[in-house]
Amino acid sequence: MEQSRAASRLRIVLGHLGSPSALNIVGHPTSGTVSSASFHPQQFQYSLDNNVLTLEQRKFYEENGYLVIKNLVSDADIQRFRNEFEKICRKEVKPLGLTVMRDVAILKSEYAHSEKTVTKVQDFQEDKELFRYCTLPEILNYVECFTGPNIMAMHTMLINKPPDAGKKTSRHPLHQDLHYFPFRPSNLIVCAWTAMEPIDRNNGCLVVLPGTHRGSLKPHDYPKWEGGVNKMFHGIQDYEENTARVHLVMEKGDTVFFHPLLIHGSGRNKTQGFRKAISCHFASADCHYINVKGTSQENIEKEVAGLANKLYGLADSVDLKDIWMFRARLVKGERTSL
Ligand SMILES: CCCC(=O)SCCNC(=O)CCNC(=O)[C@H](O)C(C)(C)COP(=O)(O)OP(=O)(O)OC[C@H]1O[C@@H](n2cnc3c(N)ncnc32)[C@H](O)[C@@H]1OP(=O)(O)O
Ligand SMILES: Nc1ncnc2c1ncn2[C@@H]1O[C@H](COP(=O)(O)OP(=O)(O)OP(=O)(O)O)[C@@H](O)[C@H]1O
Ligand SMILES: O=C(O)CCC(=O)C(=O)O
Ligand SMILES: [Fe+2]
Ligand SMILES: [Mg+2]
Repeated sequence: MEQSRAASRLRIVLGHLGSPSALNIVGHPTSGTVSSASFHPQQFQYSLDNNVLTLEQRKFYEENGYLVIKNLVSDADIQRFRNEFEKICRKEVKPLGLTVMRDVAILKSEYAHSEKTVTKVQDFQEDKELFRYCTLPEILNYVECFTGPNIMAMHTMLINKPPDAGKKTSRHPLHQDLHYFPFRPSNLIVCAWTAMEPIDRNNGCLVVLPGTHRGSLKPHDYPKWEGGVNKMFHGIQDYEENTARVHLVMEKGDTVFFHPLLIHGSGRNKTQGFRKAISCHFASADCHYINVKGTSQENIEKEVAGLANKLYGLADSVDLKDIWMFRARLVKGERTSL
Protein backbone atom coordinates (compact mmCIF):
# COMPACT_ATOMS: atom_id res chain seq x y z
CA MET A 1 0.00 0.00 0.00
CA GLU A 2 2.73 2.45 1.11
CA GLN A 3 4.86 1.43 -1.84
CA SER A 4 2.20 1.94 -4.46
CA ARG A 5 1.38 5.34 -3.03
CA ALA A 6 5.05 6.28 -3.28
CA ALA A 7 5.14 4.98 -6.84
CA SER A 8 2.14 6.98 -7.88
CA ARG A 9 3.60 10.12 -6.29
CA LEU A 10 6.78 9.53 -8.23
CA ARG A 11 4.78 9.14 -11.43
CA ILE A 12 3.06 12.44 -10.73
CA VAL A 13 6.38 14.18 -10.15
CA LEU A 14 7.97 12.65 -13.24
CA GLY A 15 4.88 13.44 -15.23
CA HIS A 16 5.11 17.01 -14.06
CA LEU A 17 8.70 17.25 -15.16
CA GLY A 18 7.53 17.16 -18.74
CA SER A 19 5.54 20.34 -18.28
CA PRO A 20 7.38 23.62 -17.82
CA SER A 21 4.76 25.15 -15.57
CA ALA A 22 4.98 22.29 -13.13
CA LEU A 23 8.74 22.65 -12.90
CA ASN A 24 7.92 25.73 -10.99
CA ILE A 25 6.44 23.66 -8.24
CA VAL A 26 9.12 20.97 -8.18
CA GLY A 27 11.98 23.44 -8.31
CA HIS A 28 10.51 26.03 -6.00
CA PRO A 29 13.08 27.09 -3.39
CA THR A 30 10.65 26.42 -0.56
CA SER A 31 9.78 22.90 -1.71
CA GLY A 32 13.06 21.58 -0.40
CA THR A 33 13.27 19.05 -3.24
CA VAL A 34 16.06 20.79 -5.12
CA SER A 35 18.52 23.41 -3.95
CA SER A 36 17.65 26.78 -5.43
CA ALA A 37 21.26 27.86 -5.89
CA SER A 38 22.19 25.10 -8.31
CA PHE A 39 18.84 24.52 -9.96
CA HIS A 40 17.76 27.02 -12.56
CA PRO A 41 14.54 25.51 -13.84
CA GLN A 42 13.61 25.64 -17.48
CA GLN A 43 10.71 28.05 -17.20
CA PHE A 44 13.09 30.98 -17.70
CA GLN A 45 12.51 32.41 -21.14
CA TYR A 46 13.83 35.97 -20.96
CA SER A 47 17.30 35.17 -19.62
CA LEU A 48 19.94 32.53 -20.25
CA ASP A 49 21.67 30.22 -17.80
CA ASN A 50 24.56 32.14 -16.25
CA ASN A 51 26.59 32.55 -13.07
CA VAL A 52 26.19 36.30 -12.93
CA LEU A 53 22.62 36.94 -11.87
CA THR A 54 21.34 35.66 -8.56
CA LEU A 55 18.19 33.56 -8.78
CA GLU A 56 16.31 36.50 -7.32
CA GLN A 57 17.62 38.94 -9.96
CA ARG A 58 16.84 36.49 -12.72
CA LYS A 59 13.30 35.99 -11.49
CA PHE A 60 12.86 39.75 -11.22
CA TYR A 61 13.85 40.26 -14.86
CA GLU A 62 11.66 37.39 -16.03
CA GLU A 63 8.69 38.87 -14.22
CA ASN A 64 9.27 42.59 -14.74
CA GLY A 65 11.38 42.92 -17.89
CA TYR A 66 14.08 45.07 -16.31
CA LEU A 67 16.82 44.92 -13.71
CA VAL A 68 18.67 47.80 -12.05
CA ILE A 69 22.30 47.20 -11.04
CA LYS A 70 23.53 49.84 -8.64
CA ASN A 71 26.85 51.61 -9.07
CA LEU A 72 27.98 49.58 -12.09
CA VAL A 73 29.90 52.19 -14.10
CA SER A 74 32.69 54.17 -12.45
CA ASP A 75 32.73 57.93 -11.96
CA ALA A 76 35.97 58.09 -13.95
CA ASP A 77 34.37 56.46 -16.98
CA ILE A 78 31.31 58.68 -16.74
CA GLN A 79 33.53 61.75 -16.61
CA ARG A 80 35.23 60.60 -19.81
CA PHE A 81 31.86 60.17 -21.58
CA ARG A 82 30.85 63.62 -20.39
CA ASN A 83 34.07 65.21 -21.68
CA GLU A 84 33.70 63.58 -25.06
CA PHE A 85 30.05 64.60 -25.33
CA GLU A 86 31.02 68.21 -24.65
CA LYS A 87 33.69 68.02 -27.34
CA ILE A 88 31.07 66.78 -29.80
CA CYS A 89 28.71 69.59 -28.84
CA ARG A 90 31.48 72.16 -29.39
CA LYS A 91 32.18 70.45 -32.71
CA GLU A 92 35.77 69.75 -31.73
CA VAL A 93 35.26 66.17 -32.84
CA LYS A 94 32.90 64.97 -35.55
CA PRO A 95 32.53 61.21 -35.31
CA LEU A 96 31.56 59.57 -38.59
CA GLY A 97 27.93 58.48 -38.79
CA LEU A 98 26.83 60.37 -35.67
CA THR A 99 23.28 61.76 -35.54
CA VAL A 100 22.86 64.93 -33.52
CA MET A 101 19.36 65.78 -32.34
CA ARG A 102 18.06 69.03 -31.01
CA ASP A 103 14.85 69.43 -29.04
CA VAL A 104 11.94 70.49 -31.22
CA ALA A 105 11.20 73.38 -28.83
CA ILE A 106 14.64 74.95 -29.26
CA LEU A 107 15.24 74.16 -32.94
CA LYS A 108 14.91 77.75 -34.02
CA SER A 109 16.62 79.24 -30.97
CA GLU A 110 19.67 81.44 -31.08
CA TYR A 111 21.94 79.32 -28.86
CA ALA A 112 25.44 78.87 -30.14
CA HIS A 113 26.41 75.27 -30.70
CA SER A 114 26.81 73.93 -27.19
CA GLU A 115 25.69 71.31 -24.76
CA LYS A 116 22.52 73.38 -24.43
CA THR A 117 21.31 72.69 -27.95
CA VAL A 118 21.96 68.97 -28.24
CA THR A 119 19.22 66.72 -26.91
CA LYS A 120 20.67 63.43 -27.97
CA VAL A 121 23.46 61.94 -30.01
CA GLN A 122 22.94 58.60 -31.68
CA ASP A 123 25.15 56.10 -33.48
CA PHE A 124 28.48 56.87 -31.82
CA GLN A 125 30.00 53.55 -32.90
CA GLU A 126 32.89 55.41 -34.56
CA ASP A 127 33.68 57.53 -31.50
CA LYS A 128 36.31 55.60 -29.54
CA GLU A 129 35.69 57.39 -26.24
CA LEU A 130 31.90 57.02 -26.18
CA PHE A 131 31.94 53.54 -27.68
CA ARG A 132 34.08 52.38 -24.74
CA TYR A 133 30.76 52.28 -22.89
CA CYS A 134 29.61 49.40 -25.10
CA THR A 135 32.75 47.39 -24.39
CA LEU A 136 32.99 47.83 -20.60
CA PRO A 137 33.43 44.34 -19.11
CA GLU A 138 31.04 45.17 -16.27
CA ILE A 139 28.31 45.98 -18.79
CA LEU A 140 28.98 43.01 -21.08
CA ASN A 141 29.04 40.66 -18.14
CA TYR A 142 25.35 41.39 -17.56
CA VAL A 143 24.45 41.72 -21.23
CA GLU A 144 25.66 38.18 -21.85
CA CYS A 145 22.97 36.86 -19.48
CA PHE A 146 20.42 37.93 -22.07
CA THR A 147 22.20 37.75 -25.42
CA GLY A 148 24.58 34.85 -24.89
CA PRO A 149 28.30 34.97 -25.81
CA ASN A 150 28.15 36.50 -29.31
CA ILE A 151 27.33 40.14 -28.68
CA MET A 152 26.64 42.96 -31.12
CA ALA A 153 26.23 46.61 -30.16
CA MET A 154 23.33 47.61 -32.43
CA HIS A 155 22.23 51.08 -31.39
CA THR A 156 23.95 53.70 -29.25
CA MET A 157 22.70 56.91 -27.65
CA LEU A 158 23.75 59.60 -25.22
CA ILE A 159 20.64 61.41 -24.07
CA ASN A 160 20.96 64.97 -22.79
CA LYS A 161 17.41 65.75 -21.72
CA PRO A 162 17.12 69.54 -21.70
CA PRO A 163 15.22 71.65 -19.18
CA ASP A 164 11.65 71.61 -20.44
CA ALA A 165 10.98 74.80 -22.35
CA GLY A 166 7.40 74.82 -21.04
CA LYS A 167 5.88 72.75 -23.83
CA LYS A 168 6.56 69.31 -22.36
CA THR A 169 8.64 68.38 -25.41
CA SER A 170 11.38 67.03 -23.14
CA ARG A 171 9.19 64.01 -22.40
CA HIS A 172 9.70 60.75 -24.19
CA PRO A 173 6.35 59.07 -24.84
CA LEU A 174 5.72 55.52 -23.68
CA HIS A 175 7.10 53.10 -26.25
CA GLN A 176 8.76 49.76 -26.90
CA ASP A 177 12.25 49.94 -28.40
CA LEU A 178 11.56 46.87 -30.56
CA HIS A 179 9.41 49.15 -32.73
CA TYR A 180 12.69 50.56 -34.11
CA PHE A 181 14.45 47.23 -34.61
CA PRO A 182 14.17 44.95 -37.66
CA PHE A 183 15.81 41.96 -35.98
CA ARG A 184 14.69 39.09 -33.80
CA PRO A 185 14.23 37.18 -31.57
CA SER A 186 13.38 39.89 -29.08
CA ASN A 187 14.46 37.85 -26.06
CA LEU A 188 18.07 38.00 -27.30
CA ILE A 189 18.05 41.81 -27.32
CA VAL A 190 18.70 43.96 -24.25
CA CYS A 191 19.20 47.65 -23.55
CA ALA A 192 21.76 48.94 -21.06
CA TRP A 193 21.00 52.46 -19.85
CA THR A 194 23.35 54.16 -17.37
CA ALA A 195 22.56 57.28 -15.36
CA MET A 196 25.40 59.80 -15.73
CA GLU A 197 24.16 61.75 -12.69
CA PRO A 198 21.40 61.35 -10.08
CA ILE A 199 18.10 61.01 -11.96
CA ASP A 200 14.66 61.23 -10.42
CA ARG A 201 11.22 62.49 -11.29
CA ASN A 202 12.42 66.10 -11.17
CA ASN A 203 14.84 65.82 -14.06
CA GLY A 204 12.87 63.18 -15.94
CA CYS A 205 13.71 59.63 -14.97
CA LEU A 206 12.83 56.52 -16.90
CA VAL A 207 9.30 55.30 -16.35
CA VAL A 208 8.54 51.63 -16.92
CA LEU A 209 5.41 49.51 -17.03
CA PRO A 210 6.64 46.33 -15.30
CA GLY A 211 5.78 43.02 -16.97
CA THR A 212 4.82 44.52 -20.32
CA HIS A 213 7.74 42.69 -21.99
CA ARG A 214 5.51 39.60 -21.79
CA GLY A 215 3.04 41.22 -24.21
CA SER A 216 3.38 41.81 -27.93
CA LEU A 217 4.76 44.67 -29.99
CA LYS A 218 2.09 47.39 -30.13
CA PRO A 219 1.41 49.85 -32.95
CA HIS A 220 3.30 53.14 -32.47
CA ASP A 221 2.74 56.62 -33.82
CA TYR A 222 3.30 60.26 -32.87
CA PRO A 223 1.43 61.23 -29.70
CA LYS A 224 -0.98 64.11 -30.16
CA TRP A 225 0.83 66.53 -27.91
CA GLU A 226 -0.08 70.20 -28.27
CA GLY A 227 3.45 71.50 -27.66
CA GLY A 228 5.03 69.37 -30.39
CA VAL A 229 6.88 66.05 -30.47
CA ASN A 230 10.49 65.30 -31.35
CA LYS A 231 11.29 63.59 -34.62
CA MET A 232 10.72 59.85 -34.43
CA PHE A 233 9.50 59.92 -30.85
CA HIS A 234 6.70 57.50 -31.56
CA GLY A 235 4.54 56.31 -28.69
CA ILE A 236 1.98 53.63 -27.98
CA GLN A 237 -1.47 55.01 -28.60
CA ASP A 238 -3.73 52.61 -26.78
CA TYR A 239 -1.97 51.62 -23.59
CA GLU A 240 -4.03 50.98 -20.48
CA GLU A 241 -4.19 54.11 -18.35
CA ASN A 242 -4.45 52.03 -15.21
CA THR A 243 -1.27 50.01 -15.64
CA ALA A 244 1.09 50.74 -12.76
CA ARG A 245 3.97 53.03 -13.78
CA VAL A 246 7.24 52.70 -11.93
CA HIS A 247 9.67 55.63 -11.81
CA LEU A 248 13.26 54.44 -11.79
CA VAL A 249 15.19 56.72 -9.47
CA MET A 250 18.87 56.14 -10.13
CA GLU A 251 22.24 57.33 -8.88
CA LYS A 252 25.23 58.15 -11.06
CA GLY A 253 26.62 54.89 -12.46
CA ASP A 254 23.49 52.84 -11.79
CA THR A 255 22.52 50.83 -14.85
CA VAL A 256 19.21 49.38 -15.89
CA PHE A 257 19.03 46.44 -18.28
CA PHE A 258 15.69 46.08 -19.99
CA HIS A 259 13.85 43.99 -22.57
CA PRO A 260 13.00 45.64 -25.94
CA LEU A 261 9.28 44.97 -25.46
CA LEU A 262 9.16 46.67 -22.06
CA ILE A 263 6.94 49.75 -22.32
CA HIS A 264 8.88 52.76 -21.04
CA GLY A 265 9.28 56.49 -21.49
CA SER A 266 10.64 59.43 -19.56
CA GLY A 267 9.12 62.46 -17.94
CA ARG A 268 9.78 66.11 -18.48
CA ASN A 269 12.85 67.74 -17.01
CA LYS A 270 11.67 70.36 -14.52
CA THR A 271 15.18 71.38 -13.47
CA GLN A 272 17.60 73.79 -15.16
CA GLY A 273 20.22 71.07 -15.68
CA PHE A 274 20.66 68.80 -18.68
CA ARG A 275 19.87 65.25 -17.56
CA LYS A 276 22.39 62.80 -19.00
CA ALA A 277 22.27 59.07 -19.64
CA ILE A 278 24.28 56.82 -21.94
CA SER A 279 22.87 53.70 -23.47
CA CYS A 280 23.38 50.86 -25.92
CA HIS A 281 21.10 48.19 -27.32
CA PHE A 282 22.83 44.86 -27.60
CA ALA A 283 21.70 41.81 -29.52
CA SER A 284 22.95 38.30 -29.95
CA ALA A 285 24.95 38.08 -33.18
CA ASP A 286 22.82 34.98 -33.82
CA CYS A 287 19.69 37.13 -34.29
CA HIS A 288 18.36 37.56 -37.82
CA TYR A 289 16.92 40.48 -39.73
CA ILE A 290 13.24 40.53 -40.56
CA ASN A 291 11.24 42.27 -43.24
CA VAL A 292 8.88 44.73 -41.56
CA LYS A 293 6.70 45.35 -44.62
CA GLY A 294 3.07 44.81 -43.74
CA THR A 295 3.75 45.06 -39.99
CA SER A 296 3.20 47.89 -37.50
CA GLN A 297 6.89 48.78 -37.92
CA GLU A 298 6.38 49.85 -41.51
CA ASN A 299 5.69 53.47 -40.50
CA ILE A 300 9.05 53.92 -38.77
CA GLU A 301 10.86 52.15 -41.60
CA LYS A 302 9.34 54.58 -44.09
CA GLU A 303 10.31 57.53 -41.94
CA VAL A 304 13.90 56.35 -41.56
CA ALA A 305 14.13 55.65 -45.30
CA GLY A 306 12.72 59.10 -46.04
CA LEU A 307 15.35 60.69 -43.82
CA ALA A 308 18.17 58.64 -45.36
CA ASN A 309 16.95 59.76 -48.75
CA LYS A 310 16.82 63.41 -47.74
CA LEU A 311 20.16 63.48 -45.93
CA TYR A 312 22.24 61.16 -48.08
CA GLY A 313 20.27 60.83 -51.29
CA LEU A 314 19.80 57.14 -50.63
CA ALA A 315 16.61 56.36 -52.48
CA ASP A 316 14.77 53.03 -52.44
CA SER A 317 17.96 51.27 -53.47
CA VAL A 318 19.20 50.87 -49.92
CA ASP A 319 17.74 48.20 -47.72
CA LEU A 320 17.44 49.23 -44.07
CA LYS A 321 19.08 45.95 -43.19
CA ASP A 322 22.23 47.28 -44.85
CA ILE A 323 22.19 50.39 -42.67
CA TRP A 324 21.87 48.25 -39.54
CA MET A 325 24.62 45.88 -40.67
CA PHE A 326 26.83 48.82 -41.40
CA ARG A 327 26.58 50.46 -38.00
CA ALA A 328 26.39 47.30 -35.87
CA ARG A 329 29.64 46.37 -34.10
CA LEU A 330 30.81 43.10 -32.61
CA VAL A 331 31.83 43.60 -28.98
CA LYS A 332 32.30 39.98 -27.86
CA GLY A 333 32.49 36.53 -29.40
CA GLU A 334 31.85 35.92 -33.07
CA ARG A 335 29.88 37.83 -35.70
CA THR A 336 27.62 35.02 -36.87
CA SER A 337 24.48 36.48 -38.44
CA LEU A 338 23.73 40.15 -37.74
C1 LIG B 1 15.46 52.58 -29.40
C2 LIG B 1 15.51 53.73 -30.21
C3 LIG B 1 14.54 54.75 -29.81
C4 LIG B 1 14.75 55.95 -30.61
O1 LIG B 1 15.64 55.99 -31.37
S1 LIG B 1 13.66 57.23 -30.39
C5 LIG B 1 14.27 58.62 -31.27
C6 LIG B 1 14.67 58.38 -32.61
N1 LIG B 1 15.26 59.54 -33.05
C7 LIG B 1 16.07 59.53 -34.08
O2 LIG B 1 16.29 58.52 -34.69
C8 LIG B 1 16.72 60.78 -34.41
C9 LIG B 1 16.15 61.32 -35.63
N2 LIG B 1 16.72 62.59 -35.82
C10 LIG B 1 17.52 62.88 -36.80
O3 LIG B 1 17.84 62.05 -37.62
C11 LIG B 1 18.01 64.29 -36.91
O4 LIG B 1 18.04 64.88 -35.67
C12 LIG B 1 17.13 65.14 -37.85
C13 LIG B 1 15.68 65.16 -37.41
C14 LIG B 1 17.22 64.60 -39.26
C15 LIG B 1 17.68 66.54 -37.84
O5 LIG B 1 18.96 66.53 -38.40
P1 LIG B 1 19.73 67.86 -38.65
O6 LIG B 1 21.05 67.47 -39.18
O7 LIG B 1 19.69 68.66 -37.42
O8 LIG B 1 18.93 68.52 -39.81
P2 LIG B 1 18.15 69.90 -39.91
O9 LIG B 1 18.45 70.77 -38.75
O10 LIG B 1 18.42 70.38 -41.27
O11 LIG B 1 16.64 69.43 -39.84
C16 LIG B 1 16.02 68.73 -40.85
C17 LIG B 1 14.53 68.84 -40.67
O12 LIG B 1 14.16 68.14 -39.48
C18 LIG B 1 13.50 69.04 -38.59
N3 LIG B 1 13.88 68.68 -37.25
C19 LIG B 1 15.12 68.71 -36.76
N4 LIG B 1 15.13 68.30 -35.50
C20 LIG B 1 13.86 68.00 -35.20
C21 LIG B 1 13.23 67.52 -34.04
N5 LIG B 1 13.91 67.31 -32.93
N6 LIG B 1 11.92 67.31 -34.07
C22 LIG B 1 11.21 67.56 -35.17
N7 LIG B 1 11.75 68.02 -36.32
C23 LIG B 1 13.06 68.23 -36.32
C24 LIG B 1 13.96 70.41 -39.00
O13 LIG B 1 13.06 71.38 -38.61
C25 LIG B 1 14.06 70.27 -40.49
O14 LIG B 1 12.78 70.33 -41.07
P3 LIG B 1 12.53 71.10 -42.45
O15 LIG B 1 13.34 70.36 -43.45
O16 LIG B 1 13.00 72.49 -42.20
O17 LIG B 1 11.06 70.98 -42.64
N1 LIG C 1 -1.72 59.89 -18.89
C1 LIG C 1 -0.75 59.66 -19.74
N2 LIG C 1 -1.02 59.42 -21.04
C2 LIG C 1 -0.04 59.18 -21.92
N3 LIG C 1 1.25 59.17 -21.60
C3 LIG C 1 1.58 59.43 -20.35
C4 LIG C 1 0.60 59.68 -19.36
N4 LIG C 1 1.25 59.91 -18.23
C5 LIG C 1 2.55 59.80 -18.49
N5 LIG C 1 2.75 59.51 -19.76
C6 LIG C 1 4.03 59.30 -20.42
O1 LIG C 1 4.95 58.77 -19.52
C7 LIG C 1 6.10 59.58 -19.44
C8 LIG C 1 6.52 59.74 -18.02
O2 LIG C 1 5.48 60.31 -17.28
P1 LIG C 1 5.68 61.10 -15.92
O3 LIG C 1 4.35 61.26 -15.32
O4 LIG C 1 6.78 60.49 -15.17
O5 LIG C 1 6.28 62.46 -16.40
P2 LIG C 1 5.68 63.88 -16.48
O6 LIG C 1 4.21 63.80 -16.67
O7 LIG C 1 6.47 64.60 -17.49
O8 LIG C 1 6.07 64.49 -15.10
P3 LIG C 1 5.38 64.40 -13.65
O9 LIG C 1 4.18 63.53 -13.76
O10 LIG C 1 6.44 63.87 -12.78
O11 LIG C 1 5.03 65.82 -13.34
C9 LIG C 1 5.74 60.90 -20.08
O12 LIG C 1 6.78 61.28 -20.92
C10 LIG C 1 4.55 60.61 -20.92
O13 LIG C 1 4.97 60.41 -22.23
O1 LIG D 1 16.66 58.58 -21.59
C1 LIG D 1 15.50 58.63 -21.95
O2 LIG D 1 14.82 59.62 -21.79
C2 LIG D 1 14.89 57.41 -22.59
C3 LIG D 1 15.06 57.41 -24.04
C4 LIG D 1 14.49 56.20 -24.70
O3 LIG D 1 13.79 55.43 -24.13
C5 LIG D 1 14.81 55.98 -26.13
O4 LIG D 1 15.44 56.84 -26.75
O5 LIG D 1 14.46 54.92 -26.64
FE1 LIG E 1 13.39 53.66 -25.42
MG1 LIG F 1 2.90 62.91 -15.22
